[in-house]
Amino acid sequence: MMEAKEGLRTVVGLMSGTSMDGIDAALLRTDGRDRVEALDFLTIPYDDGFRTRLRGCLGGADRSGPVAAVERDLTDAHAGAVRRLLDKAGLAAAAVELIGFHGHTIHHDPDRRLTCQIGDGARLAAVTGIAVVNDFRSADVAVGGQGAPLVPLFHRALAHDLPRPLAVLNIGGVANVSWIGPGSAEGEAEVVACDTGPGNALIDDWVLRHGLGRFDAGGALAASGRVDAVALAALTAHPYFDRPAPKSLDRDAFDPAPVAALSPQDGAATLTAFTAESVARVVSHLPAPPVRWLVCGGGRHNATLMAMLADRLGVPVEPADLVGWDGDALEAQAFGYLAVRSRLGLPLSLPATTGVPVPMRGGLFHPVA
Ligand SMILES: Nc1ncnc2c1ncn2[C@@H]1O[C@H](COP(=O)(O)OP(=O)(O)OP(=O)(O)O)[C@@H](O)[C@H]1O
Ligand SMILES: CC(=O)N[C@H]1[C@@H]2OC[C@@H](O2)[C@@H](O)[C@@H]1O[C@H](C)C(=O)O
Repeated sequence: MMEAKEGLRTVVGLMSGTSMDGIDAALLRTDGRDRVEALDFLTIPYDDGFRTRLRGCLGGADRSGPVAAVERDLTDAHAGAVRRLLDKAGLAAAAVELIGFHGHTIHHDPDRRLTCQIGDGARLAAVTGIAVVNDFRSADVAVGGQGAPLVPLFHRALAHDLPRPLAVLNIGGVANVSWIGPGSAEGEAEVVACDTGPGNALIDDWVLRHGLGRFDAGGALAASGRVDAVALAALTAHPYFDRPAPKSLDRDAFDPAPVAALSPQDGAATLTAFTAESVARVVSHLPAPPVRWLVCGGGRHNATLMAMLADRLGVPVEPADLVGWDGDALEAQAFGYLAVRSRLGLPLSLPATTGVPVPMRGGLFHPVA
């Protein structure tokens, strides 16, 4: 284990999110506590062929057979992303201490203590020549936690100078919120977190099914449609929204059947309202209403969604970039930060972020052989 001394470590964080759009790779310096310096970032999109293979892995937790081949190719694609990132930043691999490798979630069922991220940590360490931490969620679900979201402690580290209570909302394929309250006696702010519901995944699937691209660029399709109140009510009747936090979701937890008969425009409008409504529904599960919402993840580029959120939340809802964060890079940065915490033996999750009984460490270390 690394010595628990002060000092910044240069690390890479890698995320392959539920949108299956590609690999996010971030270079940062951090002490794994409250100091974070973002250095560089890039995204390597998956090609359609690989995206189809990855989609074919979703839902199962068996890593053998065709999944093993996808896992190997996914790992090598991550190694390529690290190479490209270091080339862009003009750094040699030897200058990087650690990679935090999230991998790709193919199955998440914390109630059955199951979560599965594919991505071969030992292989990534061997190919890049940099030590790797992966498997961030298993220890959490093994003790009855949700195993997600894990970014909240990173959000807290970034947010220490901002007014509270603050909500940081990530709208990826699934959406999740970190509520950051005022400081406690130990000087650490209270954090409450959960997945709020769908993010972009249902909208993406809808747009793709209608042959209108991979996502609703800018929210234009939704803006040209009308929200169907009956379909929206059916979608929001799901019991998930009444469950208290912490709670988490698998990508395909919601059945979009209520919108099936709608026009492409009205379906997009209704699914976009579903994401906004599910975020609004989380407020009653937070200790106090946030005074501001900072939004990260690809969903912040959807103007229709952002307007629907502002409408429902009644306080400023703004892209996280407005306070100097890179809203596309945060998740990848978070896994670099969590990799350092893993090596320092610091918790990755708390009872109020994932429902673990006590603050939990996690991650699996793969040294360079
Ligand atoms: N210009 C845009 N207009 C509308 N939506 C966009 C735009 N750019 C990206 N998105 C949405 O953002 C999604 C990608 O978001 P992001 O990269 O944050 O997701 P992720 O990291 O895969 O997900 P997760 O947070 O669930 O792990 C795209 O699939 C798309 O739906
Ligand atoms: C099981 C899993 O991979 N969950 C993801 C997913 O994507 C968004 C949301 O659902 C969040 O809970 C989590 O990712 C982020 C990075 C997290 O753990 O904080």
